[in-house]
Amino acid sequence: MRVDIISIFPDYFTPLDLSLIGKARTSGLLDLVVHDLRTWTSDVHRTVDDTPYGGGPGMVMRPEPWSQALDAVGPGTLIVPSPVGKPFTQADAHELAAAEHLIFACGRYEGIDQRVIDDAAGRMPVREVSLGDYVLFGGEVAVIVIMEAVTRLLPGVLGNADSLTEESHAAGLLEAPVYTKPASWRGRDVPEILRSGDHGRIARWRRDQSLLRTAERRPDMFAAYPPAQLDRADRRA
Ligand SMILES: COC(=O)c1cc2cc(CO)sc2[nH]1
Repeated sequence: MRVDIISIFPDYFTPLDLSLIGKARTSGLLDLVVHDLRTWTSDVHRTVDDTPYGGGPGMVMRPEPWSQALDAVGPGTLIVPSPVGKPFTQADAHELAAAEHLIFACGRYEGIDQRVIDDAAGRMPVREVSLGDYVLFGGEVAVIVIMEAVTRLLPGVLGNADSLTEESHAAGLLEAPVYTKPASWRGRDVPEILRSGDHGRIARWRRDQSLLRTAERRPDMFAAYPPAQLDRADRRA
């Protein structure tokens, strides 16, 4: 997969040299290039922003550097993290993991001139995505989150692909609690069943915990869980 990230703070992305994403880059599974938007400015001050039409606080990112940057690195699937975007979900992560080429545009200030997004939409798929109902300084941190959600789904990136099937949100439910040694810790014991060796009962216990947790913490997810995927034993949980 090829990924281009365009930002006025390219150094924000040094974390993407680390751990499994870093390994994916060195192994060639992920071809990631981070670009400084100011590369595509032509004035001596390398200006990327200007005052907003219609007045109001702050500055807006000018269209010109962005259009030149997107012409240079595109076409691809353009992702613009934004407070006004569509909520990003695990399903979106799976869709993006299937793409050949992702381009991330990191907004700053009060955002990017809308015409950049409208113009790009005429040449490539564009997704404005939100990670949640809160405000950040810009899109960079959201891109790091999306990059993690997407690249961990790429074949070969995660050592144990089984983790992808059991994890929260993968099957539409929250996953069961996890435990490791010691069996007793500060007077708290690991649930006996997990040490029974009875894999059938362990699987049942985990499924029950997953259903209960989802019902308690995420009634929205629980309500959306397809009834056809609940078996008889589930209905007793
Ligand atoms: C100028 O601000 C941005 O470009 C910006 C991008 C994002 C993404 C957020 C979380 O969904 S909040 C936010 N602000």
